[in-house]
Amino acid sequence: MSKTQWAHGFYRLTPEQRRQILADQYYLSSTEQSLLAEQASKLGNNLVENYITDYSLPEGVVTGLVVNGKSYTLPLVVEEPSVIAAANNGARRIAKSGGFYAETSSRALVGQVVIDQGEDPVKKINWLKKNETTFLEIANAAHPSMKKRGGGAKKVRIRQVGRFISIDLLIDVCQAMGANTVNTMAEAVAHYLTENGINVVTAILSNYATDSLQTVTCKVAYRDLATKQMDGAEVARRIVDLSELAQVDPYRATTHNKGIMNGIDAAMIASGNDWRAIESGAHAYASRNGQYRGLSIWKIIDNQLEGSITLPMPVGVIGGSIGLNSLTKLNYHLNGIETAQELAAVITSLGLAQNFAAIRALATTGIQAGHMKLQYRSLAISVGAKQTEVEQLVTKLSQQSHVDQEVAKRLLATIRKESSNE
Ligand SMILES: CC(C)(COP(=O)([O-])OP(=O)([O-])OC[C@H]1O[C@@H](n2cnc3c(N)ncnc32)[C@H](O)[C@@H]1OP(=O)([O-])[O-])[C@@H](O)C(=O)NCCC(=O)NCCSC(=O)C[C@@](C)(O)CC(=O)[O-]
Ligand SMILES: NC(=O)C1=CN([C@@H]2O[C@H](COP(=O)(O)OP(=O)(O)OC[C@H]3O[C@@H](n4cnc5c(N)ncnc54)[C@H](O)[C@@H]3O)[C@@H](O)[C@H]2O)C=CC1
Repeated sequence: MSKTQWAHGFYRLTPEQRRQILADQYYLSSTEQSLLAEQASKLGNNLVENYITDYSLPEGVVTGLVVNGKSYTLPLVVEEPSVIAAANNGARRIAKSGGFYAETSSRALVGQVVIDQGEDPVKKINWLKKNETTFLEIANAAHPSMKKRGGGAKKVRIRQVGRFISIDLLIDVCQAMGANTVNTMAEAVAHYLTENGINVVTAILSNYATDSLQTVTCKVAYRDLATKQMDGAEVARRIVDLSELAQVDPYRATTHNKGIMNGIDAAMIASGNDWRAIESGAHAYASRNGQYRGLSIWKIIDNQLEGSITLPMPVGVIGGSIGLNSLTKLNYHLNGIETAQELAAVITSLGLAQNFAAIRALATTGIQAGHMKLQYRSLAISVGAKQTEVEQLVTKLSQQSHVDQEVAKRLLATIRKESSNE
């Protein structure tokens, strides 16, 4: 069989058959074959296409994340060492000053139906405006259950963009992530427009969720900022410098925002939400004034550090894989979150906690001091340390002034030599 022949119709096979073909084509060892089979789940094959196995990621928790006076234990799924430690660090310090305050936000998704403006855009816009109620009726008829539970398509916004006109359907998707609901509604309106002779370019949800903005603020007392070497006021000043830098330099802003998304993505995965949707919305929002900027702002007000963040947070507690994955369900038991609004408030707060921990580290010891210590386990495993050797190697690495792969290999060899001499 040629390299491409076996791939034809691959999706029609069972996961067992797919694994067998891959094993044959790529000469997988028996250990590799067992790994693929052992990690496989029934659910996976129902969620994605060409399924062969489940790829697992570590899950940890942030404890004592205080939002609007309530303390949360929030599961996080992430592969990077130090992210969960930093989240806990940030949450713990900010909790001492009262925690996060999350505003109650309105929530609507945007379903875009984009048409060609044609030769007479003014006439077309007038016609669209006259038909707004019809569009809402068509959208709601396409997914009636949403209106029944108090949501549904609520408003139409018409925008001229280049040679196109976007008919934005503002849709309240209640407790869901809502992408499929919105797409169903948008396509129904598109169908109606096509039947009326209008050239529809596309009908799809927009991930630029500016109608689902979540704002969170917090205060941190100087005493909770101080390190052994630096007093709290100095740490606060340095954090403000970093915040201002992220407003003027896109190179720094991108990393600043990566620090925020470290926590947000991890919480999104653990809560079964679509992290690509939140990622794309967050970065688009960071560029809203024509320049990419940091999503959070830190200021000194009345001898305290004050932080704030606003970003699109159209998360849901229903829909997608949320109800299907039993670990996701368990995570909702742990976080105790029942509504999409609460989830948006808590995840945004986590983003600010994560950002705070990272920039406090940058303002004081630098990132490597805390971050690298927590990378030592991964480093030990990457140079071949066995489970019984990891702890010993981590201890030795912590005593070094400089650590890299070569150092780790050398120390591992020393450990092995010492144990063979015993
Ligand atoms: C790493 C720490 C937390 C050490 O921080 P530390 O000051 O050595 O920690 P500590 O011993 O003083 O402990 C303070 C609290 O941190 C938490 N904590 C402390 N250690 C752990 C741990 N092992 N596991 C879980 N939680 C931990 C824990 O809550 C603890 O409180 P306690 O429980 O003792 O009352 C700190 O240096 C830190 O927050 N650094 C930031 C690390 C970070 O942001 N990593 C992400 C990767 S870097 C990146 O991706 C983006 C970035 C950073 O470049 C973004 C940017 O530039 O803005
Ligand atoms: N651009 C994007 O972001 C896109 C994302 N997606 C994917 O779409 C999925 C999410 O779509 P959804 O429409 O949320 O999922 P979904 O298709 O499962 O819809 C949610 C369902 O839950 C029902 N429901 C029951 N109780 C509800 C309540 N209290 N509030 C709201 N709905 C309730 C709704 O009627 C609806 O049928 C995710 O898997 C996402 O990755 C799909 C296309 C594009």
